[in-house]
Amino acid sequence: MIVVGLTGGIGSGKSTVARMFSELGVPVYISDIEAGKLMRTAPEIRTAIVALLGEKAYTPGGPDNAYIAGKVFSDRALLGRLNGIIHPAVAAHFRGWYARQHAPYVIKEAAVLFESGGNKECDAVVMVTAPEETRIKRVMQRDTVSREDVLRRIANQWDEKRKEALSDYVIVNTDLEKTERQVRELHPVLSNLEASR
Ligand SMILES: CC(C)(COP(=O)(O)OP(=O)(O)OC[C@H]1O[C@@H](n2cnc3c(N)ncnc32)[C@H](O)[C@@H]1O)[C@@H](O)C(=O)NCCC(=O)NCCS
Ligand SMILES: Nc1ncnc2c1ncn2[C@@H]1O[C@H](COP(=O)(O)OP(=O)(O)OP(=O)(O)O)[C@@H](O)[C@H]1O
Repeated sequence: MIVVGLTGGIGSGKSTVARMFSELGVPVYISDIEAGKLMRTAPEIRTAIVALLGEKAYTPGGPDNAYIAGKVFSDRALLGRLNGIIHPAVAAHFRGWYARQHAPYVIKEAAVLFESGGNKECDAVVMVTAPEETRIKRVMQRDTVSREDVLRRIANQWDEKRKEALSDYVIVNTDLEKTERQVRELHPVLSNLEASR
């Protein structure tokens, strides 16, 4: 079964595009949701994060994402160490999920697919793009965060052009109808990848 990575910088519309594939019946794995679940439920992850970032990283209800984000997105080394705790756990969890799917292809959505090396476990990569200013405005509106907060995350992600060059397919997500059309066109291509290999 083919694994298609779905990536794109913050605010590009990965989740929006992932939903469109899901509506076509494609099994979709959303890495940041699963990462969040593992952070909440896996005791060894909690222990490692508390050792890295201190007791404040967790509240009684689970990880304090705002606190963690405040620490790691302004300290590249710290973010690298947090990634080192979370990304291998997500990769292992993905493999278990994958083994239970039955479809011509599955989608693995991950914001930092290339940055984490997750692309190496994909047969093809779809990249979602939108102009940087559009992405910044979308996230500021969606999360009511400052421009600086968004820029700090962008600074910790690879440049769009570098990711585009390494991707097999690019979906430009500015107009939702056009995005939907690109998804509908790509779906049969991805469904037939196995046969065409
Ligand atoms: C720092 C955390 C707690 C912030 O949580 P928050 O709810 O604010 O953000 P969320 O997880 O929904 O991510 C939103 C966006 O931030 C950006 N982002 C998240 N993690 C990273 C990262 N490691 N590097 C660069 N950008 C990132 C992405 O564009 C992502 O789509 C969380 O993002 C996290 O634990 N990140 C590290 C693990 C990771 O890489 N997760 C993402 C995929 S596995
Ligand atoms: N083509 C579009 N036109 C208008 N709004 C859009 C479009 N695509 C996405 N959005 C909106 O922009 C915001 C960001 O989109 P989405 O959450 O899909 O991006 P993402 O790449 O998954 O973001 P993140 O990296 O932060 O997880 C959402 O509020 C979404 O509804």
